[in-house]
Amino acid sequence: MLRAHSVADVRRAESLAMAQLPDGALMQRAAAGLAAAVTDLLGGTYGRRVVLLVGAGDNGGDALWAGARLAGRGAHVEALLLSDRVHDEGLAALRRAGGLVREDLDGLAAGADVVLDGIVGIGGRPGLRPDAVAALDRFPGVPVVAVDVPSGVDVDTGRLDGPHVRADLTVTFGTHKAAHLIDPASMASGALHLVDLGLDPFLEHAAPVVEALQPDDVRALLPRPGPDAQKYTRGVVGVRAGSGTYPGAALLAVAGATSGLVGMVRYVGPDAVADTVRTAHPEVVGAGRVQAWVVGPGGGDDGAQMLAEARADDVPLVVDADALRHVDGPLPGCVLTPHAGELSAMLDVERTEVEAAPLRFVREAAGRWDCVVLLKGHHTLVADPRGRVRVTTTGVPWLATAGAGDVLSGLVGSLLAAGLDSYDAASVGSWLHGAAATQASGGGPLTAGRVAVQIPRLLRELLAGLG
Ligand SMILES: NC(=O)C1=CN([C@@H]2O[C@H](COP(=O)(O)OP(=O)(O)OC[C@H]3O[C@@H](n4cnc5c(N)ncnc54)[C@H](OP(=O)(O)O)[C@@H]3O)[C@@H](O)[C@H]2O)[C@@H](O)CC1
Ligand SMILES: Nc1ncnc2c1ncn2[C@@H]1O[C@H](COP(=O)(O)OP(=O)(O)O)[C@@H](O)[C@H]1O
Ligand SMILES: [K+]
Repeated sequence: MLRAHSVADVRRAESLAMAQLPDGALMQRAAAGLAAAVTDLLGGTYGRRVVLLVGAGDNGGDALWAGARLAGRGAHVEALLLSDRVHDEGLAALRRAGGLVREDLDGLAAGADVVLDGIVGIGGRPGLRPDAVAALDRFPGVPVVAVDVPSGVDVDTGRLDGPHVRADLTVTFGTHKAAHLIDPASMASGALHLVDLGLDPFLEHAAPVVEALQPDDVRALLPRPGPDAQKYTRGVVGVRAGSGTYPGAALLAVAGATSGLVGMVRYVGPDAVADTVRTAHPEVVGAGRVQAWVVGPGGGDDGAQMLAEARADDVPLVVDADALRHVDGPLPGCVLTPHAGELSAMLDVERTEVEAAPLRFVREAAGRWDCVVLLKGHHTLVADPRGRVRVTTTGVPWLATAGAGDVLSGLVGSLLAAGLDSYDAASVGSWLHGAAATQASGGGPLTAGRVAVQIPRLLRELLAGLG
């Protein structure tokens, strides 16, 4: 499991670790890891032009010490100081290694192979000062490596408030921070590289702000049939989806549900849609007992009735699309799967507010409806009413395509029916959905149907220990 911790917990762990180490040891570990990551990015050091943007705190100190290491290996390093006071020892080390120090933009060379953002780290307030913005503007198209976090983002919430760095790579220290994973700041973080500082023992009891499933976690949680399995013991998922207007949503939700994770799939809906579903998926049967219902995709005006009928069975539900606006009270054990537009309507706030603070609103919704809420987006969030949050880091922007959400709801429903609890079903389903999309995309466009087809192939690789 990949975990992101709060700034307060990082600081606590840092001071416990420092109490057992010589002065400056953590910063040296950070700088060594940073210099190595920059060297990898540049494919070498000798003759490379490196610009350091250096703020007042230890984040600037990391950049200076890393710059000194790079200069020592033949890089041409120039530091722009963005404050009257910067890390003294780091500055002295850079000078000793032959690095150049500038106090204003005018003195700075025109080009660079990489810019290191050591403006602010976990001690920064959101936004950037004009001098930092001007310095960044000086290097259009040059790769930016953020030191610890892209400067200017809100580290604990992933919110943006004013200008901020857009990094190609973020080299972070000790543990991940929420801003690396949570939108919109995650989109400013670029690729992530974690440098181990030995903080793990001191973070053991700190509850993460968010966590992200990794392939081993998903593999361990996947339902698989035992030798005595029969179709009913593996779980039966029911799908109530589709309408005359949106028959395709039923097909896609059923396609997501028939990925092989349950023993049987039932479909209940208009006769004409049911015929189409059974033509495409002959293994799908009609009404009967289920262990979980998926309700809402393409339901149109039937959304309220679909939800009421599914609730009557007293089994866990995945409530999606047209059923979401009919949720009128707590739904313990269930999963709601809105995108930002649907969640904003449910909470009666603007869509832009949800997009600006998805962590806040997904938590609020999970508390309000006493169930798991899966908020779809670039990095989908899954929150439970206890305040736990998982973030999905699999997937590709090509997945933002009509019907992809229908496949997801069917898949999550099948995991619920197979016996996973609602938090695991939602987060594992979202992970698989994104990973299947990445595989199916292969760097190019996707359709929702191709994501569904990819899921059993992905499962096969996961179960074989690949990926
Ligand atoms: N934790 C660890 O284990 C380790 C942490 N390490 C490193 O330390 C970093 C944290 O360092 P830190 O605490 O010195 O704070 P930091 O982020 O440099 O910024 C604070 C300074 O910035 C200023 N400032 C604030 N907002 C601003 C803004 N918007 N725009 C401009 N300036 C702004 C503010 O000055 P002020 O404006 O208040 O005068 C203040 O002086 C951490 O991210 C990591 O890189 C590693 O070395 C080793 C292990
Ligand atoms: N920028 C993005 N990058 C990656 N995945 C995305 C992005 N935007 C949306 N998605 C994913 O695409 C899917 C779209 O689902 P949804 O909005 O419900 O579409 P539909 O209602 O047409 O089925 C979701 O799984 C969502 O997480
Ligand atoms: K930074």
